[in-house]
Amino acid sequence: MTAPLLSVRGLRKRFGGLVATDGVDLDVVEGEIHALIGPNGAGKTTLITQLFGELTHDEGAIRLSGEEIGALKTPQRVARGLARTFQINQLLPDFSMLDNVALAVQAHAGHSFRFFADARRDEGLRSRARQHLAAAGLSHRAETKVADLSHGEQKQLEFAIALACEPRLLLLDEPMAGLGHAESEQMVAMLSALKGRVTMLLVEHDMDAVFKLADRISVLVYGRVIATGTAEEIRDNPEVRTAYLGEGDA
Ligand SMILES: Nc1ncnc2c1ncn2[C@@H]1O[C@H](COP(=O)(O)OP(=O)(O)OP(=O)(O)O)[C@@H](O)[C@H]1O
Repeated sequence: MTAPLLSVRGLRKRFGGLVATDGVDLDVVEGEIHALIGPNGAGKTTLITQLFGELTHDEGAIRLSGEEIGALKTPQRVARGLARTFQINQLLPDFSMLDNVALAVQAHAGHSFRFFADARRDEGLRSRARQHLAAAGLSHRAETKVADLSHGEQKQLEFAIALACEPRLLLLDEPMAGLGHAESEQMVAMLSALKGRVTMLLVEHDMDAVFKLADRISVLVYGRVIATGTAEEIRDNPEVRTAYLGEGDA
C-alpha cells in the first residue's frame, strides 16, 4: 500500500475527566475523500482542530507525508500543505468574491508576489483567484459582493479561499451544515469535481452526501475509530450499525 499522506497514531485529548479523542488511529491516502462520521460528541471536531494545530494533543503522533507535524503551530502546518475551510465571518462582506480570494492568494503567496501588490488590482493574483473560484463553481458570481451571497455560495467561497492555500490535505468540518437540499447537491457536485485534485478529510452528518462522495469512511465513537472501509463495508458493519447508523441517521 502507498504510504498515507496523513497518518495519525494514538491521538488523545482530555478535557478534565472527559477523553474527547481516545487513541485515534487514522490514515488518509493521497487523492481520496476520506469521510469521518460518528454520533454527536464522538470527538470529530476535536480531532480536526488537533490536526490543524488549533488544539494541542496530550499524546500521539500526526505525520504528513511521513513528517511529524504534531509539535508545529498552525501556520507551519499550512505551509506544509494543510488547510481548513475558513469561518464565514472571516470573509470581507463589502468586497467581491474575487477580491476575497485574491487577498487569500496574496496572503499565501507571500514573497512570490510583489510585497505591496494590491490584491484588487494585481492581474497575477486575480488570475489565480479566478482559477480557484472556477474550481469552486463560482466563476459566474466572481464580482458579487460577499454580503449579497446566499449561505450556500458563502460556503463555496470558503472552499475557494481554502484552495488559495494550495493544500495537499483539506480538512472539512460539516460543509453541508445549514444548507438546503439544492445547496447541498451543489456542494456535493463541487466536491466531486475536486476529487483527486485535493485530498480531503470530510466530517459530515449528511449520510447521503458521505455515501456519494467518500472513497473511504472512518467511524469515530467515543473518541475511537471503530471501523474504516468503503461505503459498502461501513454500511454492512454490524458494530457500526449498532453504534451509529442504527440510530436512524442512515
Ligand atoms: N473545549 C472543550 N472543553 C471541554 N469539553 C469539550 C471541548 N470541546 C469539546 N468538548 C467535549 O468533547 C467531546 C467531543 O466533542 P466534539 O465537538 O469533538 O464532538 P463531535 O463529534 O464533533 O460532535 P458533533 O457531531 O456534535 O459536532 C464532547 O463531549 C464535547 O462536549
